[in-house]
Amino acid sequence: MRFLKGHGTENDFVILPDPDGELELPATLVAAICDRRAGIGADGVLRVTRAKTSEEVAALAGEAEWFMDYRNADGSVAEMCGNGVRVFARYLVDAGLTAPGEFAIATRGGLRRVRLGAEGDVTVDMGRPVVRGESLTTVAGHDYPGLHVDMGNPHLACAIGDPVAQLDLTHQPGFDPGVFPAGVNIELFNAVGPRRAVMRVHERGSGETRSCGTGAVATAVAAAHLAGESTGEWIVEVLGGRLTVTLDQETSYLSGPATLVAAGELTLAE
Ligand SMILES: N[C@@H](CCC[C@H](N)C(=O)O)C(=O)O
Repeated sequence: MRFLKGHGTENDFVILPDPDGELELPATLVAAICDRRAGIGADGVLRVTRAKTSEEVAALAGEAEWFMDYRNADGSVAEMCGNGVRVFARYLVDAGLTAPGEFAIATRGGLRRVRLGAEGDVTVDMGRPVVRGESLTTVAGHDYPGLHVDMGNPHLACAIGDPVAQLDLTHQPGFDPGVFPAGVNIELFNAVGPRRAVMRVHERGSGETRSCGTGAVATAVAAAHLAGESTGEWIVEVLGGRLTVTLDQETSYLSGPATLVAAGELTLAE
């Protein structure tokens, strides 16, 4: 099986080209591929398949040729991945499957329009973030309140007073399963200046990662909420680099680097 490896601000993915939708991808195989010692190692898998081959998104096939079938490192399925869709777009263009410019990609969270050149940053229209209320997370015995933001996938974005650099995110932070029955991605951030935040994230299905695109947008929404704003450009610094989030009344945009770093043949047995 052919694979590529790529990342967006060090949120890293194994890319599996499967244009005709022939690949069986059980959770155990995804987890084995993502294993950082016994596998290739990644925060998730991006299966690249034509939208018309997948019942889940066939209805979007008129508008998008390609479907990003995203899986977390533990093999679970997620609706959306903001860094993943940027890396996916970079792959489509580099592989000559799509021309640079603007085009749509089908995801379980709906259509996402991306914009990119032959090189340079990739921008994605992430849709309108939906604020669903407030909730709490618990990290190392400390409770932090935050905003429940729906980006197609669930987020709890918490502004905290303690420096995020000192947090221990090696364990699953506590959350309210009544609010998040399917689990949640948890962002903790420090607002460090006008429209600037430093964020760490514990992702559902992958643990702590060095970046999360949907999480960066959720963080910008929560930081804007605190500042009494709802539009504008926010810089979100993550362990793996820097993302730019633009909020407007109708939608949100995420911009940043997306890089392919390797390609090869996968011989991993389940
Ligand atoms: N890293 C991603 C989000 C991936 C999915 C997430 N772990 C979930 O289960 O919802 C991003 O860049 O948005």
